[in-house]
Amino acid sequence: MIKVEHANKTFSGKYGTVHALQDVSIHVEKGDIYGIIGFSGAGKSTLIRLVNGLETPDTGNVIVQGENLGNLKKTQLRKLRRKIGMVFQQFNLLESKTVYHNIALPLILEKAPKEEIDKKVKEVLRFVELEDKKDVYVSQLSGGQKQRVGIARALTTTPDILLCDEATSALDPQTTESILKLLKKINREMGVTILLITHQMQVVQMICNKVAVMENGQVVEAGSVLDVFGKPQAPVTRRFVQTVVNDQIPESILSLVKEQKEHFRVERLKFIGSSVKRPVISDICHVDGIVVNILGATVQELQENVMCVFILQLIGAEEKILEAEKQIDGNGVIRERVEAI
Ligand SMILES: Nc1ncnc2c1ncn2[C@@H]1O[C@H](COP(=O)(O)OP(=O)(O)OP(=O)(O)O)[C@@H](O)[C@H]1O
Repeated sequence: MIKVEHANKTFSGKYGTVHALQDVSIHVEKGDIYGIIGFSGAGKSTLIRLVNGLETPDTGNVIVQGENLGNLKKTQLRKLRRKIGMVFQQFNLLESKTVYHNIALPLILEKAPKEEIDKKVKEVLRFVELEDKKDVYVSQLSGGQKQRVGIARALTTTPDILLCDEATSALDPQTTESILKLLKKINREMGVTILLITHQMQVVQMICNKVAVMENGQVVEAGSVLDVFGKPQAPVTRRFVQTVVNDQIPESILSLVKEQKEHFRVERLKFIGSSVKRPVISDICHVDGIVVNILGATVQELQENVMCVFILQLIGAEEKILEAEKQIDGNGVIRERVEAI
């Protein structure tokens, strides 16, 4: 659906050259909700601007619905863009116009017949649950309602793809959740593929099935959300995952662990999907000569899956600990030794 292949983009200014994108590749498939996460300046906006043709890469390809944007004439690009809706952090609405007018605008600009406009606007208003606000001025709406209008406007041209640029960053947590649920509904019920950029891992956790992590203009890690949350590789990814999954040992417990005189090892176990059902802890307790101490545990919902993290202290002789590790590994659970204790 969307392929960015080895894209490079530099900006030159009076302060020198900025490599906004360096050999960036992503592949978004039909039906995905694909999140691009990174701190400020990582290159997220530049990447999303390549996808809607607002920027062109210095080298590399951007392919949307089978069309290489670099080969398209202006009219062809305009036609393709009609199938790409855009949602913005600051909504980009006309504050002094009504909700109806704002939503109708893309069709008014296309000179669509009045009846068609009316039918479509009412349909999308119903979908975003703002029918009662049709004649209200945008300036009188809350942030969440404004974003619903922004989303409704993006839906009037019946897009195949929705690009969301920090769509929830200006909203409080409760409103963020309702907007994310709306995006998921658009994905499921309308079959719209969503590519979003964010700096909030909660957004990725709640609605994305895939994620790419960006740092300094590069994609440092990409994959399914379950894999990236389960086995984050890059330090920046671990930092993002830790903002939503607390898998660290609390300080107060750490000091007690350090006082332990017997031989022990601390292990972090992650149960995702079907591995949640395995009786792993009971299995380790059956290893003769091993005492199991639970130092911490958290449960997170990841889409339709659950991810449980347990931090265990295994106390016993080294060969018994190795035996317990074998038991754990045979159960398809992700296991990491917690070093430096
Ligand atoms: N038009 C431009 N001219 C010059 N430099 C630019 C331009 N657009 C982006 N940059 C630079 O490219 C780098 C990546 O910027 P980009 O906006 O893509 O990052 P971002 O991850 O979206 O950050 P933010 O979350 O702050 O928007 C930054 O160093 C930025 O200053």
